[in-house]
Amino acid sequence: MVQLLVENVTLTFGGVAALSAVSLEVRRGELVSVIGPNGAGKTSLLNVISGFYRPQRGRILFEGQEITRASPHEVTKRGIARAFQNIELFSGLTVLENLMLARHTHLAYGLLQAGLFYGRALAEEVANRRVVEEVIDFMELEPYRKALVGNLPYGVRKRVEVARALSLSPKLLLLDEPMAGMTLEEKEDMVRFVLEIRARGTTVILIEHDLGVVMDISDRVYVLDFGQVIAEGPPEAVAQNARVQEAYLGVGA
Ligand SMILES: Nc1ncnc2c1ncn2[C@@H]1O[C@H](COP(=O)(O)OP(=O)(O)OP(=O)(O)O)[C@@H](O)[C@H]1O
Repeated sequence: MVQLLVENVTLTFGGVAALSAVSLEVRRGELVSVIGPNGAGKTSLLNVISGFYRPQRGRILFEGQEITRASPHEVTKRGIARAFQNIELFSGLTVLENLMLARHTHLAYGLLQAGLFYGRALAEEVANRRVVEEVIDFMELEPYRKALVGNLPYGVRKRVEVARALSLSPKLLLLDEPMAGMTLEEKEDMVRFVLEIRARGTTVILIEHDLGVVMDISDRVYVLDFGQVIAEGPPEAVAQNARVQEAYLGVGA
């Protein structure tokens, strides 16, 4: 079943087209990577899916419902979460506090409701805590639960950023270069986490510059160049594609 449908999306900034009639289909449970040279439009694509930018043309459907003009908050509530390229965490808070805060901000009851149904809000809080502890366990972050995020090494902060997105219990997880700047060992760990996330049934859209990783783990790959999809398919087919080789290596015409 198609879970996310991006149809003919165009996004321009003062005459510059970051995305030109981009279409993309992602089925439930797939791991789809988006690759392309710098400035190709990869982050812009995540921005329109997650509601940060509104495209001038085209539409976006998630599980059959239109989200083209939904706010980032609404998109999160529908079940799409994003881990940012530039880590979006509060450095003065602990790992646990960051994850709890993310869940509260996006999913918790309103104050009025909490006041009226105190028992229900309390039960919700216990459930929130359980989800967050499970994510900490899953991402192997127990040693850092109570550590201030600002004191953690970069590779661990990247992992906490993914954990923050996961604590929203998404159906679709958007990962913007989760391995950028990591050591080889940290990268291997992150690859393992991404594969486990997919194995648990969460759909993943991955933006990644490391082509070796992309070709190894993706079900399908989309290639963007100058805001257009120039190729799409299984990794082996995309790697053989002449336009892709040209865009990446400058070979061909
Ligand atoms: N907020 C913005 N205002 C103006 N132009 C923008 C904005 N966001 C993106 N662009 C432009 O849109 C194009 C695509 O940028 P985008 O960041 O989506 O590319 P990218 O493929 O993610 O690149 P990178 O790999 O370097 O992160 C670029 O030409 C960029 O300058």
